[in-house]
Amino acid sequence: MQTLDRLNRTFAIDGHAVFEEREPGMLRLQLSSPESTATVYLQGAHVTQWTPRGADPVLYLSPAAVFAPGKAIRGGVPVLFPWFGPRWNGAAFDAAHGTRSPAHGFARTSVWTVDSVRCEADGDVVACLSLAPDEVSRGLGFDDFALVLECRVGHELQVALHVTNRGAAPLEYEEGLHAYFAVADVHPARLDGLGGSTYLDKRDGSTRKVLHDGPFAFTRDVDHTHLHTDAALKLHDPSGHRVVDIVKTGSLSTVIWNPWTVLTPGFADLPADGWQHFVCIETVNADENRLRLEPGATHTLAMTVRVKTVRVKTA
Ligand SMILES: O=P(O)(O)OC[C@H]1O[C@H](O)[C@H](O)[C@@H](O)[C@@H]1O
Repeated sequence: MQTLDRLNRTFAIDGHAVFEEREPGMLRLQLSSPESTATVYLQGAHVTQWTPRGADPVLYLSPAAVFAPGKAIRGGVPVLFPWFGPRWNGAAFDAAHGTRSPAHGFARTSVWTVDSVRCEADGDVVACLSLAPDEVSRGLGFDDFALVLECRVGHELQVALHVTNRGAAPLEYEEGLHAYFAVADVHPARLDGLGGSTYLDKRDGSTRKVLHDGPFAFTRDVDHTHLHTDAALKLHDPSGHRVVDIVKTGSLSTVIWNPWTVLTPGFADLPADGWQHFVCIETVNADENRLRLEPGATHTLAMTVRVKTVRVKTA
C-alpha cells in the first residue's frame, strides 16, 4: 500500500521530489529540477503542472478541476488507455458484459504505482509510475498489459508511455497524452505542423477532411483527429509572448480540441471563460492508427515539450 509516509520514506529526494496529499485520497508528487517544476498525481499518472523557472505554467489546469478519487482531472496531461474517446467496440462489449466502458479508458482514473524517482547527472528529475491489470481493467476485458509512465522534468518536459503486451494474444488498443496547453488568449494563437494532413472532423459527424496548408487558427469549437502524422508541432501564443514546441514519437494521430463557447457549458469542471485559455494538442494513436502489439512486445508513445519566450519589441 502506497501511503504518504511510505512514499516519502522510499522515494523523496531532498529539494527535488516530495509527495503530498492536498486533497483527500489524492496523492501527488512534486518534482523540482534546476530548470523547472512539475506535479504528478498518482491517479492517472497525471502531470497537472509543468513550469520552467521564471515562466508561467505551460499546461492549463482548470480552476474548476475536481480532485477526487475516480474523477478525471480537467487539465494537465491525462493519460488515455486502452481506448480514445468512446470505446471502438463499446456498445457491443457493454451489452455483452453488462458494464459501461468509460470515455478515454480506465488509465486516467486508476491509481498508479510509483516505481522510481531519480535525479540525473544533468539535473533532470525523472519519475516512473506503473499500472498493472486490476479488477476494473479485467472487468473491461484488459488483463494482459503493463504500463509505465515516465516523466522527465528539466529544460524540457518529456512524458513517455510504455505499453507492454504480457499476454499470449495480440493486444489491440488506442492511447493518448491528452495535453492541455495554456495560452494567454486562444484567438491569436496559431498551430503549425498539421497543414495538408487528413483528419476526422468530430464536430461534423467524423467526416474525413484535409486541413488547409499553413498555420491553423482557432476560430470555433474544434475536435479533429489528424491521422497518419508524426509531425512536430509549434503552438504560437502571441499574447503570452511564447512559442511551445511539441515533438512526438511513436504517435501517428494528433488530436486538437477546444470546446469554445458552444460546448463549454457542458463541462462542469471548466469555468465559463476557460476555453479562451487552452488548446488541447494530443499525442495519440487512435482510429486508423490503433495499435496491435504482439505478445511480449513494448510500444512507446512520447511527447517532448519545450518553450521559447518571444521578446516583445519596444519602440
Ligand atoms: O471530457 P473528456 O472525456 O476529458 O474529453 C474531452 C475531449 O477529449 C478529446 O479531445 C476528444 O477528441 C473530445 O471529443 C473530448 O470531448
